[in-house]
Amino acid sequence: MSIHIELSNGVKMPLIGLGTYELNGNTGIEAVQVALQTGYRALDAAWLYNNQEEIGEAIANAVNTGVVRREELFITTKVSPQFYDSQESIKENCRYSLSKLRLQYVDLLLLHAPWAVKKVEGDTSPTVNGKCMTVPCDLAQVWKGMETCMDQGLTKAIGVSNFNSKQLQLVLDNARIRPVVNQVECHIYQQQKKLQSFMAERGVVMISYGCLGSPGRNNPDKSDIGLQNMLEHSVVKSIGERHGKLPSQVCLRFLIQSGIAVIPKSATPARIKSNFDICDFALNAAEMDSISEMHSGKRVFTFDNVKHDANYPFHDEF
Ligand SMILES: NC(=O)C1=CN([C@@H]2O[C@H](COP(=O)(O)OP(=O)(O)OC[C@H]3O[C@@H](n4cnc5c(N)ncnc54)[C@H](OP(=O)(O)O)[C@@H]3O)[C@@H](O)[C@H]2O)C=CC1
Ligand SMILES: O=C1CO[C@H](CO)[C@@H](O)[C@@H]1O
Repeated sequence: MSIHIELSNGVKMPLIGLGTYELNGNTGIEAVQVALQTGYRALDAAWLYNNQEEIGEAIANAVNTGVVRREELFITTKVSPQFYDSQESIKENCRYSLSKLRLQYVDLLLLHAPWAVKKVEGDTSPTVNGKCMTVPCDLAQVWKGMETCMDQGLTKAIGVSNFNSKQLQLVLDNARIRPVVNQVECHIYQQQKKLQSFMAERGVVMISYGCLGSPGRNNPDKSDIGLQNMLEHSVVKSIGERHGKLPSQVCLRFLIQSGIAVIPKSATPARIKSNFDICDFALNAAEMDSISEMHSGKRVFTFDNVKHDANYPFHDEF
């Protein structure tokens, strides 16, 4: 069973999707196929992940073998900050992703981040002395490129990712077509409650990335108490035991029950399946409250190499 949340444009988006960062090669094709066979209908892709060809192959296999029809799918991709220099460049980047995904349109197109990066052929993250080579950008202007992608039928909806409240407001104030989502880091240690209510007041839905705390990511902060492995947390474990569910399922359930969409990534079939199997139980109010208290405000994704840029989003509180 797949459950949905309605976006401000009336489109229904599945609350559970598969994250695809690092799902490359055959592992990627197989993971996406397992997900689609399991019942996932949403996939989160990006130009940056350099694996859209694999995702396209897996989608085509699933559609051609009758596992799913294209219209049932909700495919997201993201325009990378290297393509913010013109409306034409944004459209081209979107068209490139569509060709790799073997699709006529995506269901959701996001600006991957609120900063722009210098275009350097063959280098997805150009860096000098540890700093990302960012360039100034006017987000209201960049947004026009996204609207053009809508006008041309390349996507059914547009949104943003890693935007703080001010950046989102700037886009909303200047938008002809409103952003329907903001995809941000969100999990039981970084619950984003202020940003979520700011967004809810404006009809923008939150998609959580790193919803399991991105175990395995090499972030020095992770040894910190505020980012300890949430799948080992005693409270999460005991709630899981009460429901006959895994800690990972409790963490995901907490988010979807808070109206936040999740996109856990896994290359492991059993995990792909268990991450989807979170619709047959509910956390009670006391359980929701005790997880709410685990918020530490720490981030796994701090994008330190962008801190020097005027558009770095995380200097502000939310
Ligand atoms: N907009 C943005 O800037 C960003 C977007 N994203 C998106 O969000 C997605 C998810 O983020 P990600 O960083 O991958 O973090 P996640 O929190 O989804 O964690 C993924 C990791 O958790 C492991 N895992 C998955 N399920 C389980 C489970 N049930 N039990 C134990 N371990 C599990 C996976 O291992 P294994 O694969 O070995 O099973 C993988 O190592 C990305 O794939 C991408 O699509 C991510 C970062 C930034
Ligand atoms: O989407 C993403 C996946 O993770 C990367 C970092 O590890 C991020 O840079 C990027 O935004």
